[in-house]
Amino acid sequence: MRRFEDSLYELIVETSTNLPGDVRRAIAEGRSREDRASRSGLALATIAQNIGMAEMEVSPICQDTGMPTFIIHTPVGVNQLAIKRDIEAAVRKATKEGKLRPNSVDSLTGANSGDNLGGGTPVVHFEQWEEDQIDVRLILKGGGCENKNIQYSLPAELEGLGKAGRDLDGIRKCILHAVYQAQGQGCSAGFIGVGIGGDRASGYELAKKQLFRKTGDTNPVPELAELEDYVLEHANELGIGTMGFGGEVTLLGCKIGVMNRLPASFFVSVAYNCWAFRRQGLLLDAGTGEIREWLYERGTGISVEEEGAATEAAAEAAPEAVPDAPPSREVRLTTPISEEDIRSLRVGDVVILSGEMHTGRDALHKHLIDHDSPVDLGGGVIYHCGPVMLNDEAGWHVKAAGPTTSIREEPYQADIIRKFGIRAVIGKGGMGAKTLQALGEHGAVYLNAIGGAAQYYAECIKNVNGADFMEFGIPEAMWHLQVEGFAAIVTMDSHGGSLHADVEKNSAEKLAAFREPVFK
Ligand SMILES: O=C(O)C[C@H](O)C(=O)O
Ligand code: SF4
Repeated sequence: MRRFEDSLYELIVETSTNLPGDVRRAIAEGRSREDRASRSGLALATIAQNIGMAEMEVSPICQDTGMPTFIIHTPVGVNQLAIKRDIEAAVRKATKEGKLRPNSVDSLTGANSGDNLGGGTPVVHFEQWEEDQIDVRLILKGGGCENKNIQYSLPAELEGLGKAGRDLDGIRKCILHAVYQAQGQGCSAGFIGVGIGGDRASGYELAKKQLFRKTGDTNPVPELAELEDYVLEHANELGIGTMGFGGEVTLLGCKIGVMNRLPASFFVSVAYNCWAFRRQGLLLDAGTGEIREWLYERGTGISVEEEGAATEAAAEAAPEAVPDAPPSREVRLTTPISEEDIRSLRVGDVVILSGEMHTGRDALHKHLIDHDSPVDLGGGVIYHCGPVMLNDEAGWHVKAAGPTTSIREEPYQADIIRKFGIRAVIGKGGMGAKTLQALGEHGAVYLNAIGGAAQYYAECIKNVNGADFMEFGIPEAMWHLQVEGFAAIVTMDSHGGSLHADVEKNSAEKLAAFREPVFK
C-alpha cells in the first residue's frame, strides 16, 4: 500500500513542522494578553518567529519530536498489520530525512535504534469503527512535557491547597497543582489533558486522548465545561508565564474527560503538553490510502501575531513597562569567557553569545563525572541540547537545536562546573540550589534559552566543528558547535540570584489562594 505509506509520511512531516491552526490561535490569543516588553512577552515573540521558520523550512518546530503516537480507526476488515508496517516505513523515512529526531533508546543499554523503531516505539492504537474511511491521528509529545505529567490519587493533601476530596472541587485542586508543579519546565505556556477515573494506565490514556480535542470545542458534560473554563482562567493567575519567566499566560488550554473507576480508586491524571502542541490527523480512503481530509485546521496562513497588540516600539520601552523588572542589559560575549565577564552578569541580562559551545545532556553529564573531557572546557559553555542532525557529503548539518530541561542534570552540574571550569550552562527551566551555589563559588552563570525554539537556535549555529561520543546516539552526543548571535537570558547568576526560585516562591503563594472550595 504505497499510497498509504506516503499519506502517513505526509502526516508526520506536517505534524512535526507546521503547528495546527487552533494551536496557533491559542498562542496568538495568549500573546495578546502578555506584555510584549516583559521576559515572557519576548519569549513568546521568539516562539512565534520559530513557528514561522519551522513551517518555511519544513523542519521540526522543536528538536524533540517526541514519542510518535498514532490513534487509528479502521473499517471492519482492513488489515491493521499492513497499516502498522506502513507506519513503520513512514517513521523510518521521516527520521532519515530529519523530520523526526531518532528518539527510541534502549532503556537498559542506552543504545539509540537510530530510526525511531524499537520496543514500544512508535505507539500505535487501533480501533474499529462502522465508517468506511480510515481515521489516523498523530501526536508528537516531547519528553520534557511528558516528564511533567502527574497523577493524583484522591483523597490527598496537596501542598498549598490542603485537602482534596473525591469530588469536583478535589479535582479542581489537582489540576491547579499540576500546572503549578510543572512551572516552566514543560515549556509553558502549556495545554493540559485531564483524565478523571479509570485505573493508573487508562486514566493517563484518557488524559492524553483529551489532547486530541480541538482547542475551541465545548465539553459535552456541563460541569466539566465549567471546570475547564475555571482552570483556564485561574491557572493563569499563578503568574508562572512563558518558560517560567513570570507573566500573565501560563496555560493555553484545558480539556477534561471522565470514565468510571473502581470503588477504592480515584485517579486524576494530567497530561501536560508544551506550547509546541503538535498533533494532526487524516481521513484516508480505505482502499487507496489517499488523503480525503485533514482533521485539524492546518497552520499555514494563521498568524501567531495578534492584531492590536503592543507594537515593537512599545517593546523598546521595556523597563518602564514592566513593574519590578530591573532594566535588562544586552551583553555580547565570546568564548572562552572570563570570570570577570561572568561576575558582571545579573539575572535579567540578555547574553548574545558567539564562539564555540558544546552540547551535553544526560549521558554526557554522567560520563564526565568520572572521565576526562575530550575537549578543553575551561571558560567554556555547555548547552543542554539534543539536536536533530543530518549527515551528507559536506558533513554534519544542524536541522533543529533548542534547549532541553536542565533540572535533570542537577545531580551532576555543580561537580562538572567545578571539575572543568565551565563558565556558562545553557538550557531551559532552570536548575536547583546545588547548581546555584556552584555558580557563585566558581564564577559561572545559567542561561535560559527559549524551549522549543529549535529553528531559531539552529540558525545561530554556523558550523559543526566536530563531535564526540557518537556512541551515545545523535541527541546525547557531544557536538562542538560554532555559534554567532545566540541569545539567552541570565536566569541564575553568580550572586545567588535565581529567577526560577523567585517565580516558584511567588506562584506557591498564589496557589495557596485557591485553597477555599469553589465547586460545592
Ligand atoms: O529532549 C529534548 O530535546 C527536549 C525535551 O523535550 C525537554 O523538554 O526537555
Ligand atoms: S523542548 Fe519544550 S517544546 Fe520541545 S518537546 Fe520539550 S517541552 Fe516541548
